[in-house]
Amino acid sequence: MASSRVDLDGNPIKPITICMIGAGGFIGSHLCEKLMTETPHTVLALDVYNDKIKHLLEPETNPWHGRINFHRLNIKHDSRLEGLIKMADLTINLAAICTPADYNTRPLDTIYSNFIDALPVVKYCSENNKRLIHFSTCEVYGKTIGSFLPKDSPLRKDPAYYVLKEDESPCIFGSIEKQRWSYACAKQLIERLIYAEGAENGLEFTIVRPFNWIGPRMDFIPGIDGPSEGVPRVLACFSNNLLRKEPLKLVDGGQSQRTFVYIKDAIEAVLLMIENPARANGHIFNVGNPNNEVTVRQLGEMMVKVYSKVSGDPPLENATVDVSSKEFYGEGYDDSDKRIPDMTIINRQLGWNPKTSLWDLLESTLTYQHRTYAEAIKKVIAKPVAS
Ligand SMILES: NC(=O)c1ccc[n+]([C@@H]2O[C@H](COP(=O)([O-])OP(=O)(O)OC[C@H]3O[C@@H](n4cnc5c(N)ncnc54)[C@H](O)[C@@H]3O)[C@@H](O)[C@H]2O)c1
Ligand SMILES: O=c1ccn([C@@H]2O[C@H](COP(=O)(O)OP(=O)(O)O[C@H]3OC[C@](O)(CO)[C@H]3O)[C@@H](O)[C@H]2O)c(=O)[nH]1
Repeated sequence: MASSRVDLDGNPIKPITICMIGAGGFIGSHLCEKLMTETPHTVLALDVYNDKIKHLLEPETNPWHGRINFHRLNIKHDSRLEGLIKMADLTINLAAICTPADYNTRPLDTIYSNFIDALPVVKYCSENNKRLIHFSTCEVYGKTIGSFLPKDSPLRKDPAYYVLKEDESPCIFGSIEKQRWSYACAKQLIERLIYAEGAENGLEFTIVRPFNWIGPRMDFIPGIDGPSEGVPRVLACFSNNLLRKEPLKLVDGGQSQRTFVYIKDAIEAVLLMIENPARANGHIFNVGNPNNEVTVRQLGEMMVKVYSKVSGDPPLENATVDVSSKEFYGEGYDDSDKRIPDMTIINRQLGWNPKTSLWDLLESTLTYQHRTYAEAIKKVIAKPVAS
């Protein structure tokens, strides 16, 4: 399998050791799976949790046994971090607080997690001449230029006013009271620091800006494998509503637009970055699917139909309900209006294109959600509430 693999320039790919921080999360779990099943690379998997990669760590009969080693640690305060980075050829940093419900309610934790805690990782990579792939976000673009035009302006239809380009688009955030932007701002500053380390000290880096990657194992279902009062990202919120046969909550009418990419397509892009350093170093990459654009309302309506197909239950009547952002997220929430990634750079450097349509990715993801959670939800609902 592994020995005959070549990079995009036809050179044989040598096995490397990867220090993956945040390996136990949604993206980390899929990346570990890909690396174990399709490559010869070794992973030092760092996280505070490992539930989502348990299937890769056990049993010892896994064919990749010994190539993935879990280190339970919090990068905020653990002296093992530098040693682990030194042991690896490449560090991938995924660790972050990255659920919007936290940005305005826990802005300090958000800023510390996305900026302060990432600093030692950048420093150790730079000082030890180690390559870094850092996960940023499409949120660094903030709002589109077009959103400031009058609603009926014909310019709103011109892609120059909304397509997001790594090397051209400005980063447009709301005022400081809109604490939603604490995350985007912290991510932007760490991007600038990494870029400066590259320019002044020769750090070999790649920055990834994911555009709403979704799929199995994303976040948690409140009250099942996460806190009852927790608010995950939209895929898990809507999945939770569907599993409980409750209306899907559309924040401020569900008018914001997003492009969704299937996690398995996106992981292909990350693998290309890992194995083609000469093409990926020094670049910032949008990774998304510009063909999968919907409003959040359309996403909800599509999920209702897909869930009915995969569960066999009739679609909910009155399937959605409007809620204000203040009610749903609290004071200080704000939103990105529209997010379409420009794909020129990733296409040119890595020849990557997403493949999976929104319908197909929702079908496989909601099949997983139904299989994983439907029984547990039934039991919770059936339990009498203590009086
Ligand atoms: N999923 C997306 O569509 C998306 C979009 C934009 C950006 N991103 C970025 O990609 C990265 C991964 O996102 P994800 O969706 O997998 O999120 P996730 O929350 O599932 O994964 C993050 C992981 O980091 C771990 N972590 C956080 N702080 C840590 C610490 N101090 N020490 C050790 N581990 C820590 C968490 O336990 C978690 O397992 C994040 O940096 C996020 O900002 C993701
Ligand atoms: O029940 C719900 C939950 C959310 N919404 C609205 O959906 C839009 C998308 O929300 P979400 O997936 O939670 O997150 P964002 O796309 O806004 O931000 C993420 O993008 C990338 C990342 O950096 C990491 O994943 C993160 O910041 C939004 O408009 C919500 O208001 C809803 O209507 N109902």
